[in-house]
Amino acid sequence: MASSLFESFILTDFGLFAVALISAALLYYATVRQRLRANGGSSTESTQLPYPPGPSAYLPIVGNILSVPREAQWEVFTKCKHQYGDLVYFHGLGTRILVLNSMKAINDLFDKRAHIYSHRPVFTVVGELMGLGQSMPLLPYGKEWREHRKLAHVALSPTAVKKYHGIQEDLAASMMKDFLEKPKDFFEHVRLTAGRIVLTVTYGISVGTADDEYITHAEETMEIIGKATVPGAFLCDLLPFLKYLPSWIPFQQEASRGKKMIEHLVTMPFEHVKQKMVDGTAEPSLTQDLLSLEKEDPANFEHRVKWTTGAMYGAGGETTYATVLTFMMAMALHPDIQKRAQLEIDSIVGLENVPSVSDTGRLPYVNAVIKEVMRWHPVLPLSIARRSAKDDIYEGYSIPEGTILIPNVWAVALEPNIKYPSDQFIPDRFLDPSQSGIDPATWAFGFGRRFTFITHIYELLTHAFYCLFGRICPGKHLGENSVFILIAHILAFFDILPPSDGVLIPAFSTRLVSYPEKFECRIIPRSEQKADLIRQRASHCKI
Ligand code: HEM
Repeated sequence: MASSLFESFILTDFGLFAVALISAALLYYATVRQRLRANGGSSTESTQLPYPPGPSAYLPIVGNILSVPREAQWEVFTKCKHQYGDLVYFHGLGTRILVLNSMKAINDLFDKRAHIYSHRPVFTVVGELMGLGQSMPLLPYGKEWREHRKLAHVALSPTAVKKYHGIQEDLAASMMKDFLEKPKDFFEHVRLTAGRIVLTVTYGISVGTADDEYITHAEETMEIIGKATVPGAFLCDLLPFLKYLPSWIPFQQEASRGKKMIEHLVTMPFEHVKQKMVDGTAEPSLTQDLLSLEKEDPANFEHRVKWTTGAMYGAGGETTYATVLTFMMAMALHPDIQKRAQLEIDSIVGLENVPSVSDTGRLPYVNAVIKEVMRWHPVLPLSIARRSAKDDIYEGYSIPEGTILIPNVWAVALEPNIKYPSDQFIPDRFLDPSQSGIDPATWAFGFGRRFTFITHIYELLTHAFYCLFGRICPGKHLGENSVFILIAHILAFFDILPPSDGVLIPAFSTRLVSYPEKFECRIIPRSEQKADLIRQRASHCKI
């Protein structure tokens, strides 16, 4: 089982932990006294109700918070579902965490009560000390966040993303050529291509290899962010006053390194575009489009553009390549399913043709395979956590203000199913109308479409509205198109086979974005004609 907060604190930070514990005790009693005073000595309606169930709390101040695992949390939370149900509550050291283990609970809170549940948790280390709190994914729900969403919408609305189809198709063709020439390096090719799509769209920057500084720096930074945005990753997130500890303490050094990395990630490509604009040589890009707008407060606006584009750059690459690599692993394990998807492409797109983004609606089985990939191993198994803005009551339980809510989409994806066992890879489940409840389109890109009845009507009329008011992934359309075109190309041109000398055992990373650990597979062109078609198509790439 994954190491728990308890193990890691006791083993690595005992001194710090003891100081923290005493401080937490003082903090706890101060908070309780304050709350009782605020309520005139009695409790309010919501505080009279019980908190949702969860593992037993053996220690008075620490509660059960230390039983929250640090890695692969989704597996432990899903086991808790069997014991405690759809709501599982952890508390202690001033922190409250509520895990939502069903689609109903997630929709009831994140969609129907979006005005309460659209904030992000306060991450003292990654948000405040590393500076990521200025970026859209961590900004609190409010005016500044809405301004960032508006800017992102310029590039990412369903209409806007159509202009990137050509870039995505060129980069997919170029990835096919890389597969042909160096099939063993497929991991790097997929990483590079996902990064190239986002870099080109956001900054008009064209990179050639996976070793390029833009790609490697983004990946190293995302690794730090991925570790640090797991609730409870740092003791300092539970006890924010620890942020005042001296700079030689290990977590402070980690935070300082993270801050430099994040600043560099958002500044390096942004400054590149600005310089190119001065020289008159900038390639078309979102950054250039936004910087060309006239604004009353240029310095503030520039800062906002820098962090919005930086958020796209950071969030857009990893999720896309995680999905494509998961697909490749699934295909190596399921040759019959692969064959059926290939035959659909051959018969509808044609053996002599190269798939395009506009083929999406014509390939139902390929789409079912993609949905099954997203369900079989969700790349964001716990989506991205939220925070409650005020005290609330749900299903007879009290949810106090400031509770961190974790939507366990892993539990939703693996909901037991008699007709199509959920631990098996069966795309047909998505061609069966009776199974529509588990469609990843409803959870893989996040939540928050429905705000109130009125906004729901608006939302049907205008996509922009829900993009601005819901926290759902703004890159959904770009991401879906990238995933589709890369997967359709792989199916059209290659057979993915298990390694000839061993068994392929699926293993995935256990951080925020979860993707296959390095694995081996054989990537073989489906025919000599197909290989020629790739070379020919790749020679026409404009990027
Ligand atoms: C397969 C691809 C992708 C998946 C599965 C995915 C999934 C998600 C999820 C689950 C969230 C959290 C939403 C919530 O809190 O309800 C999110 C947020 C976000 N995504 Fe994506 N995403 C993908 C691609 C992209 C792309 C291509 C971009 C940008 C170019 C992007 C940019 C963002 C940003 C900026 C946020 C934060 C939004 C906010 O907090 O307001 N994503 N994504």
